[in-house]
Formats: sequence, C-alpha cells, structure tokens
Amino acid sequence: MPSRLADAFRAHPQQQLKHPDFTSLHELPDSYAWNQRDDPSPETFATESVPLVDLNDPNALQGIGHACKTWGIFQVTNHGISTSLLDMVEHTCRSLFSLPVHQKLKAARSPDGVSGYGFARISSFFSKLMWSEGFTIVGPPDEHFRQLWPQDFSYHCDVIKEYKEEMKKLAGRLMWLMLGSLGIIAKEDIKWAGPKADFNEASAALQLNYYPACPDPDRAMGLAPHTDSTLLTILYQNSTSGLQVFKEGAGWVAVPPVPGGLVINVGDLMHILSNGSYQSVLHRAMVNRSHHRLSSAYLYGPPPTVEISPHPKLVGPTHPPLYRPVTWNEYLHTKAKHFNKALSSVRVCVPLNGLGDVNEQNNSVTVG
Ligand SMILES: C=C1C[C@]23C[C@H]1CC[C@H]2[C@@]12CCC[C@@](C)(C(=O)O1)[C@H]2[C@@H]3C(=O)O
Ligand SMILES: O=C(O)CCC(=O)C(=O)O
Ligand SMILES: [Fe+2]
Repeated sequence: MPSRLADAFRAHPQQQLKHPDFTSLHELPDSYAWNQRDDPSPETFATESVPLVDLNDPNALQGIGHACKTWGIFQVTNHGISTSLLDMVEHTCRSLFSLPVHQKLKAARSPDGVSGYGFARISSFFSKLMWSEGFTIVGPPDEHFRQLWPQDFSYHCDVIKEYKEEMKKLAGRLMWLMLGSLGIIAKEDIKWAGPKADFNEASAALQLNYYPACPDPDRAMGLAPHTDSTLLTILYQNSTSGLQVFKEGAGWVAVPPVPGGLVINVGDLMHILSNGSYQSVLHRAMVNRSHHRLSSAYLYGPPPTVEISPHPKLVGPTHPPLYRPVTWNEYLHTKAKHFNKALSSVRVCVPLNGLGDVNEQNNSVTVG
C-alpha cells in the first residue's frame, strides 16, 4: 500500500470528463438532469434541525457526543477560526473558479492523481453530471496555483497554507471532544496522536467546491449523496444554502449557513473507530437558481498508513468489533473502487445469532 495520501488513487485512474463553461448554459442539458425529486422537499417536511454547539460552552463535549450519535453532523460557533481568514479563503475560491475554463484546465487533476481542478471523484459512479466544479488540494498547492495565477500565486498559497494550519489545530481539538464523549480521554488511548497529543501526524485534503447558479435547480444536483471517508470533515459554506443531510425518519434536512459557523461531520473512519456509535452522515449539495455557492471541506484523517479499528475501550464480550482494521490509504482506495459499498466491505461478518445491534446506515444512492 502506498504511504502517501496522494498515491491512494494511482490504481484507480479516473476518466476525465469534459468541463463545461457553466456561464454559457442557459438551459439544463439532459446530461445534468437528475430524476431525484422522489424525496420530500426538506423545507416542507423537516421538523428537526442539525445541532448547534458553542465550543465555549462547558457542556460542548456532551453536546458533540449526542450530535455524533444521533445526527453524525453538527455546526460549531466560537471555534477560533477568524472571520477574516474565512473571508480570505472565500475570496481565493471565488478568484479560482471565476478564471476562464482554459486557465483552470491548466491545473486539471491528472487521471491517477488526487490534487487539482475537476469534477468530484465520485462522479464516475453516477450516470448524470453534477452542477459543480471542484479543486482538491493535498500537500502544497504551489505548482497548481502557479499555473492558475502566474502573478499572484504566492498570495493564494499563503492563504491556503494558513487555513490548513488553523483547520489542523481545530480538527485536533474536535477529535478529543468527539473521542472524550466516548470515554477515550488519555493520550495513550490514541498512539498516533503523538507525544503532545496534538495529532501532529494527521493527514488531510482540502476540497474547494463551486456550485454555479443553475437555470433549473430542481432537476440538478450539485454534489451527489455520499459519506466522507474521513475521521471528521470541517466544512465552511458561504451564505448560500445547499447542504442537506439524510436523517433516518426525517429524510433530507437542510443545513442552513450560520454566520461565522462551521459544519462538522463524522466520516466513515470515525464510524469505524467508534465501533458504530457515531454515524458517518450521508450528505449532498443542492444548487440555487440565482446565487452561486462556495464551500470548502477540510477532510481530516489519520496518517495514511496507520490502522484504524474499533477502539479497544469500545469493544468487549457484548460489543464485538464491527469492522476490521483499515488504513486511510486502503480505505480511500476501496472508496474509489466501491464507493458507497466501501464501509460494508470492511465490516466484520457477525453470525446470524450474533451479538450486538447491527444497524446498517442507509447508504443507498438513487441515480437519476
Ligand atoms: C481525502 C480524500 C477524501 C475524498 C477523496 C480524497 C480527496 C477528495 C475527497 C472528496 C471531496 C468531495 C467528496 C468525496 C466523496 C470525493 O469525491 O472527493 C471526497 C472523498 C472521500 O471522502 O472519499
Ligand atoms: O458543498 C457542500 O456543502 C458539501 C461539500 C462536501 O460534501 C464535500 O466536499 O465533501
Ligand atoms: Fe462531503
């Protein structure tokens, strides 16, 4: 197994799709029309909303634990990331996606690579195209940014570098809050957290997403339903709504932007580490008729070759491990090959008369 995150996709090259100039499309081409309107509209039916946690609140740990068990997603305020940094990231996203298509294609993701401009990796699993553009950053963005902005690439590199540093610190803090709520509190409990317990060796990808305004938003899909292959994801969304999460019993629920807030979601690896206690949430992004939307997802995971398995503290005679150990690289590779079957493919088979409540989450995806 390769030791760098950037190598995880070598064995699964992605076919390059044609990038449109969205601004020139005044009608929704058939290739972008999803027949997904069989689900109830969240505005009409959802009576519940995603939990909001103030990180300065002394009860934040309990709030986070409850949110991870029941929703797999929550929003945070007082997270310590300055508004000016978030504004700068938004400005860099805006500047990137408003470049002419031919310029953006100079930084296109190569078929066997992970970084660069293009459609989301999951596109190949759907017969319809998504109304969005993405830019994935793993490692330093310098080379690609130099192609995009020959003049001011260093300014944008600095913004991304600072953002990644701040996100890494916040992610480490969130890890201890999420784990703490499960009783995993000592630094020895997670060896790879390192001597300072600061998760210094963690790895991450930054995914910048752009959803242009769409002439027929009810039939289009910005980003198809998926779970993230992460421990956790920190999402910044601008003031245009679009993110929705699937909740059993409630259907698709909108996650409205909270001024200055960040969205935190549980990923598949955290679901595994928590031995199924925390749900990795199925989510998607919808598009808007008059407003474009920007988001940036900080996809956070362990060092690429560290094995993640149900934590020993959460496993016992009445709680057998539900998953086998898996490294992030191996899991990304599996996701690239099997998409929404990846999680069940690492699940341990429990005999029919087996122990434990085996609640498989609804990961099924309907292709329009
Ligand atoms: C570290 C990661 C996590 C990746 C793959 C790689 C870089 C880009 C990430 C995303 C971002 C968009 C959704 C997703 C499903 C996709 O298509 O690309 C994510 C995927 C995953 O969570 O599996
Ligand atoms: O744009 C959004 O709200 C969701 C983005 C997302 O799910 C991702 O990048 O993984
Ligand atoms: Fe996601």
